[in-house]
Amino acid sequence: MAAAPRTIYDKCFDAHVAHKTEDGTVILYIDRHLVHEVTSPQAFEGLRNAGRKVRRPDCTLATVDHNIPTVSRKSYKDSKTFVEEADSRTQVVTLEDNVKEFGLTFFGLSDARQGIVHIIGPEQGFTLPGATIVCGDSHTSTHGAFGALAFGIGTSEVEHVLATQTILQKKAKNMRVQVEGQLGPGVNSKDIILHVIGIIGTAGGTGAVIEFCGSTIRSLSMEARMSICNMSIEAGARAGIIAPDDITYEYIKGRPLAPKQGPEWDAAVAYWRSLPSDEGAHYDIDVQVKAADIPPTVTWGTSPQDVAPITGSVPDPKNAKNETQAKAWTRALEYMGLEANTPLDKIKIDKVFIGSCTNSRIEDLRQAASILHGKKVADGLYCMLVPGSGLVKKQAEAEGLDKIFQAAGFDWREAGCSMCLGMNPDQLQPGERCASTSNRNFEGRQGAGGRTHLMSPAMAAAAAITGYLTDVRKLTNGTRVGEDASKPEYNVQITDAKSYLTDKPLPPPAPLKRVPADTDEDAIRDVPASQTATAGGGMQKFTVVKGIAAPIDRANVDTDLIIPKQFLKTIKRSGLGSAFFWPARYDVKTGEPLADFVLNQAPFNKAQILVAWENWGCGSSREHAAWAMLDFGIRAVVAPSVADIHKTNLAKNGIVAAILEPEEVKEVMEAAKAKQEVIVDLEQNKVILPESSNKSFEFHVDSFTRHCLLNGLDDIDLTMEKENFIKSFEQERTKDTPWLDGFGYEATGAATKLQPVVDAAKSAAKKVTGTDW
Ligand SMILES: CC(C)[C@H](C(=O)O)[C@@H](O)C(=O)O
Ligand code: SF4
Repeated sequence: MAAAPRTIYDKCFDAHVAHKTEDGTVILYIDRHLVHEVTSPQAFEGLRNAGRKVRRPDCTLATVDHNIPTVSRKSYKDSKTFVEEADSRTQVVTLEDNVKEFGLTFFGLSDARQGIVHIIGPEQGFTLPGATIVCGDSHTSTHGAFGALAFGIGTSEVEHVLATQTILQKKAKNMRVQVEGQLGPGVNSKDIILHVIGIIGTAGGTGAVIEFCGSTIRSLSMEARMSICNMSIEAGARAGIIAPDDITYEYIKGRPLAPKQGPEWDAAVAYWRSLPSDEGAHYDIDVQVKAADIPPTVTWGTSPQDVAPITGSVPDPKNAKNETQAKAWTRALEYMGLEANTPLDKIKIDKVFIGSCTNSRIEDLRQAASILHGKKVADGLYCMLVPGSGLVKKQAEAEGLDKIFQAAGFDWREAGCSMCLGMNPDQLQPGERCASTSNRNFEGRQGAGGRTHLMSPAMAAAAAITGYLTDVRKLTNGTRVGEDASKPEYNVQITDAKSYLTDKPLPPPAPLKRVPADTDEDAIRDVPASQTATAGGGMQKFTVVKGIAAPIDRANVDTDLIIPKQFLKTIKRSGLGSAFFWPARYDVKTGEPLADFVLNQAPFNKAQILVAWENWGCGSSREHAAWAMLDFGIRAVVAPSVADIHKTNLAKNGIVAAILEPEEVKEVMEAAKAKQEVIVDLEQNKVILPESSNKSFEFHVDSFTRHCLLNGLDDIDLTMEKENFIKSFEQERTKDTPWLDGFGYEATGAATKLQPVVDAAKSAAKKVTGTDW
């Protein structure tokens, strides 16, 4: 019998199954692991406490991106003196120490290859078609643009991958978004993905991997495809994926970590060509979009689904489709300081941010520069350009783009996440409004009280010139972006990105020996004792919880709201209870508790259960959200849906996600509002309302997760019981896809010089002062 046709997701998934249990839980082998400073400290500490090593340092690449300042690095000596903010410095220095201790390849602050994780993976050829790629970061979906299965994970999963090079997974649904036809002038990949999210909503992809296909997608460059896959997480999807083709292979060829030219390259391409979905493959969800229907698009509200064509107006809650939406819109308008029905191009802005893992690649910079060339930014505006990596910056400078931006009045910065989430000093002030090329417009995302409008680099450049949200087509006479006939002088020398990729691959550095027990580790790391990392210490068992349930009468509660960025700088898992729901619980300016917020009121301040509407925990992969909930006392969430990564994070921390039908949630919500106790019983798989109707509603938790929750099991131990399967998978992998056995780098420049690995840890700690391996 012929094998059933499969999607590209099916093929990538099937090719990485190291072991499968009867209930469908799979030990999925991971080819590539990217690591950054925010979501890794607790994971490394977990390894250290358990005496575990990193299983595949050669498949792991680390960098610093979220916390780092984007000011000039001319005076950089080391991170301890360069990163001024104490908690940010701690995270950066902790990662520098961890990569030395565990022997990982690392691009630190003095390395031109440093940048946002999702920029540097593809840039180095670390990201490859058909590979499984993870990172403790939700925008790992970016790498799906190469036909890789790439998704974000929480810190417990980071620890699992570091220790076992695998992750526990269940098969997701297949979803297809097909875009056909030619894009109109002024419309590009950012408009495509914003438009798609507007159609399917931020929960539209929950539980699914979205394959983007169709003639429009095929015509796009790799940079443009990455912007689309990047934001599939904003559509709630587990991952986004685009079948590889000649555009993909051309992009990869010659990059340092790509398969070597010759037989290895040919074998790799032959394999990659087998990946695209088979004719007749089944999709659980199918969405068709016409390119001609996509306008230049902006967001007006506080969710990425709050999109509108730039020619449109701010919507009126009177026209909402139901009461929940009307409430959400009213709240969003209030937060954004906007009146219903205001034309979008009458909205005045204060700042422009061009950057982030969505739009900070060379093509994005060229796009913005083509609009800004010969123009000045509007009076009183602050505009910043933050390249995605040191190499993007170098290339842009070689092409003269920095001059165009600076002449226009832009601040030209160093690479990092910057004002995408403002973990560093690049932030909006309360009330400031920003035209931004980033991916999230959540409340407080770019700074407490800040207001974000998402758009493409071309649209952000247009907004910079006029000082208002602006239809870029008005500035380009209806021509395509970058092809404006009225500006023949725009003649940037396009250079080849690959000429900046000079460092040769080598095996990664050997780990330093562990610091002896009698050594004062904190002194070596220069980390305050209060900031010493803590590991999970095992998951709490969950059988039955009976208690007060707090009604959170909102949909789409994102993890930025559950715990905002300033609390992600910890290297601990504990003590985050007071940060839980911080922006809603406290006055942003005074820090005083807000009496009318439900969690500040008795008896809800002692709640053990939360009841919320759909898509609870969407957005970022921060496990800090689960840690904060647990520390507050929450053991269960009852909702119609919970975002995928957050759901896993909850389970890893002994918190049950009880998913019920919306009508059932309504009844639990009413009981919660009436301050009645609610029972969440995992043994019976039931939510029970004992005080009113004594009604019960059944929920389902997959059997493996349920088993771990009921017994409080450490899944790394469980996975390691199957190590023989992992080992034999690795042997097969080396035989079939030898190019996936990774490498580190031979650093060539003075700044990227490899530091000697010294045996005696005490002296090593003193001698090894450089940060880059
Ligand atoms: C810090 C990290 C957990 C987070 C993410 O997962 O997305 C961040 O990158 C973000 O964009 O909010
Ligand atoms: S979304 Fe923003 S903060 Fe998150 S990885 Fe991308 S650039 Fe960094």
